[in-house]
Amino acid sequence: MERYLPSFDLNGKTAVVTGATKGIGKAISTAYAEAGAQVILVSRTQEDLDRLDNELKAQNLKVHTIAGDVQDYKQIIDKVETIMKDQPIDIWVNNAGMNIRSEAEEVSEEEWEQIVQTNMKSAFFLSQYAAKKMKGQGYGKIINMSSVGGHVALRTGVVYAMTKAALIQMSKTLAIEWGKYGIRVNAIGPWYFPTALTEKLLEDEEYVQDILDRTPLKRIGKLKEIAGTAVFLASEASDYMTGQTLFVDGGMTIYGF
Ligand SMILES: NC(=O)C1=CN([C@@H]2O[C@H](COP(=O)(O)OP(=O)(O)OC[C@H]3O[C@@H](n4cnc5c(N)ncnc54)[C@H](O)[C@@H]3O)[C@@H](O)[C@H]2O)C=CC1
Ligand SMILES: C[C@H](O)[C@@H]1OC(=O)[C@H](O)[C@@H]1O
Repeated sequence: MERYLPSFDLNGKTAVVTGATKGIGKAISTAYAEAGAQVILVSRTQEDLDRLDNELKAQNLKVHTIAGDVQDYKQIIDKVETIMKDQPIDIWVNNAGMNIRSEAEEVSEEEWEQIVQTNMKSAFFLSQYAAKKMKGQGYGKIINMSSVGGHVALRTGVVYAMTKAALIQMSKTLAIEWGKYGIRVNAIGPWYFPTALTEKLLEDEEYVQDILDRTPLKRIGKLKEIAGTAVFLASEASDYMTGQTLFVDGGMTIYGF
């Protein structure tokens, strides 16, 4: 009898996750390893990489680590090539991202460059590299970490919002270019999750109340809730989805009035 429950496991798959050792990236890379994938953790800090490497290996999970700044995406690519050589890369998650929250009039050129290079430029060129590998395999999953801020206007910085909107559009455009090679390109748009990026904001009771007032589910997200979406987009369960953005947002982006 035909089974209709698709596989959510990632056994035999290799996944690269950038920004993999903290917050959302740590949740995703850990969930991928728990789902059976060999994970390649990319982050800037060797200490953070070693800590997560030890945690995952203690559970007999399959891990490699790469220290590097995604702004120097060529270095990341060289290091991935050194580890992977001709082995397939099935899943690539452009998660690394940062924000400098300021009024538009205050934005300096240096701040612009840092946000744009980290959040957008790196994601494009790392996707370009991943696709070159995946084209030969006839299969691949590229997942870009956007934000609700790429879809609705937030008070948390225009440059950040521009980069997150760009990831949504990049996912759609790459999806139509690479679909014929079996490469699916999707994005995830989180609302607030408790991480280092949002820690200070979420300590402010008034700010949190503002968040909840705009969130039908009346709470911020739990990291396993975004990991679940990332596992879905990495697994065969989403094989007929491409160019989409899944907003994991407690209903925030649909909340009119
Ligand atoms: N936490 C939240 O509420 C939300 C987060 N996001 C997005 O989710 C992604 C992850 O964010 P969080 O886990 O919250 O942030 P986080 O700051 O807790 O972790 C980000 C990770 O990325 C790494 N990273 C930052 N810049 C890097 C660079 N240039 N090169 C290599 N690694 C770098 C950091 O070392 C860290 O491991 C980001 O793209 C962020 O924009 C989107 C919406 C909401
Ligand atoms: C929801 C946003 O992406 C969120 O807002 C912030 O201030 C942080 O920068 C997060 O990215």
